[in-house]
Amino acid sequence: MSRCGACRGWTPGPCPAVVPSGPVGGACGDRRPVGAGRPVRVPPSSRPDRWEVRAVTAVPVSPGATPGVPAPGGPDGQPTVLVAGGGIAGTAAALALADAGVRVVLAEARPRLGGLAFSFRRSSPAGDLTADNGQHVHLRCCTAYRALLDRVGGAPLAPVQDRLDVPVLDARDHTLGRLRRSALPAPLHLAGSLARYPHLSLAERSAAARAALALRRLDPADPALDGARFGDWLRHHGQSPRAVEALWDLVGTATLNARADQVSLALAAMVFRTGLLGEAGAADIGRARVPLGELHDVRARRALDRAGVRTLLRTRLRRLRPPGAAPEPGPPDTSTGTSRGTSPDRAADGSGTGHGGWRADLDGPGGTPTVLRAHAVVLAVPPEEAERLLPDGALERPARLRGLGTAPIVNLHVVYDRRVLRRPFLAALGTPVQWVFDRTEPSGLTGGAQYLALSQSAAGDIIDQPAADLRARFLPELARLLPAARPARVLDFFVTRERAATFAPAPGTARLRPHAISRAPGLLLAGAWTDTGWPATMEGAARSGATAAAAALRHLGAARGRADPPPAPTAVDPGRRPGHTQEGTAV
Ligand SMILES: Cc1cc2nc3c(=O)[nH]c(=O)nc-3n(C[C@H](O)[C@H](O)[C@H](O)COP(=O)(O)OP(=O)(O)OC[C@H]3O[C@@H](n4cnc5c(N)ncnc54)[C@H](O)[C@@H]3O)c2cc1C
Repeated sequence: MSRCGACRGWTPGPCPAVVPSGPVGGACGDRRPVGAGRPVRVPPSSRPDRWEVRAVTAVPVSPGATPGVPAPGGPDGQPTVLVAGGGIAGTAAALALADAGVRVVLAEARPRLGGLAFSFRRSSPAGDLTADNGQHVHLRCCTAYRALLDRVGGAPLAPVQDRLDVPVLDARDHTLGRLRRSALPAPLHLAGSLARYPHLSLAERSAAARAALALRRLDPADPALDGARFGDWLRHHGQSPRAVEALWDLVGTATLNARADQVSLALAAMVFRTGLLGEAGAADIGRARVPLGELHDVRARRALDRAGVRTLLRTRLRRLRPPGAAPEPGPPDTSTGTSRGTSPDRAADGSGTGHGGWRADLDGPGGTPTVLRAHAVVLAVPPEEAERLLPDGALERPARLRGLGTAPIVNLHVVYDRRVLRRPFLAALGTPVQWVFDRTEPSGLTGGAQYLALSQSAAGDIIDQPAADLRARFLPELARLLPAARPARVLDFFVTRERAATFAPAPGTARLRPHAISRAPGLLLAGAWTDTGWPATMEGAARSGATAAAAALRHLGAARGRADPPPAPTAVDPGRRPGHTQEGTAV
């Protein structure tokens, strides 16, 4: 791992946010913030902000409602929560807390919000374009993520298709199949499509239907399932290698970021049950018509500002000390919710956090150190960073976080001089190409060129391949898949790599994922890697943020001796599930 000198993010190799002029290279500092100086397309139907997590807003912690709650160092008695990490999880947590009337400081190490979901500008021979680090899709069942989009005013910019419809093209014989749902209720909604699916024999189709029904009966929260491999289960249920490739891995690799043989049966059951076998419309696909940065940086920032969140970019949480830790000399205050590092920590402040609250040492722009004090802290950083920051005893076995591992995603970006794909996206068989997305509109490219992004999940085999090798391998494959690409000229080709795109969804993962509530009172964890029951997705991140916020609010409420702590936001809080590690009970 090395640290990018420009964006200060940790990367395993060249920073994935690099804007290369040839093969991957360049510097993050070349990037202009997405949205700057660029007209934003907002449909006239754009809805006002709406935040579905209403239960959170019911917590009466705003000043005036319950006077007398001191904020460590705060002038007006309003409780302060520090959220560290401005990815989707941190953004969701910060907004939920601010909407509940809590003073929130959001510290993000990079110069932008959005975490793993970000965009960058590129000067391409086809013209200036905005690229995402990787194609991100979501499903209609991603309710917490949709709620977040809604909250930042971005839902109309990431519409969901009316009905699930995935074209599946076999590069070997150009047979086109469709995975699409009918108007029938689940599980019949997919029956017609499966019956006509040309990539499987009749026997394979009926075996797949039987396996789907069996999968529907599994309980993803059963700990025994987490120890089993999805691939073994599929074989045991009569699935041929071809059925695994053309059906189960086609969906599973893209959503879980691993092939069936590397996947926990519990996570696979969760994905297939929730997405494909539960509600009929659950798997309808949503895609952003704008760059990711427009949603998760520009609009998120605007919503945070309006909600009163103090967002500190280029500000890294260096160290966290729990209430009651021995005082130390320190740098001067920041202006919100802070106290001098040199002042003695005081007990009995009435906040329930005791001893003056949490002390956070922050490195601001240019490395300027500041100290911030908070009643509660939401750690919404990647797991290895959380492990580094966690105070002793906050998790029973913090080293377990390392066991989560990582799984890479690679995106290959190709700009053709003409239109070579008529569909918005397709999934491919019989070729190393996995999913192809038309990115022309979101990129802002005009003039007849077409920009395609090849999204390659479970990309361990290509993550280290030089861009030139990937070009030599994948462009002929794309031409094999799309006849219209054969005579077309390639104007630009570049690669984005995310080595730690997700945690590895391997068997045994569930017990490694900590609950939002740590053992340290007032310290909450958020991130797609926490125990949400979901794989590492934007939905998992948004859920984790809402869950951590609700827990922080309960902590603040309980600290004030409230008899009836507010309910968790049931719409997004999966709550405690049997068989999953429950790390603390402090709140
Ligand atoms: C290429 C790619 C494609 C993907 N495709 C999809 C998809 O199609 N659908 C989907 O649902 N999901 C997809 N994902 C996964 C999804 O992007 C992530 O699960 C989600 O964005 C994780 O959000 P997060 O907030 O949990 O973590 P992160 O995005 O990792 O955010 C953590 C933040 O913490 C900051 N930070 C770290 N240390 C500190 C510190 N000490 N102090 C302050 N800040 C700190 C980081 O800079 C970062 O901004 C994809 C991911 C990648 C990489």
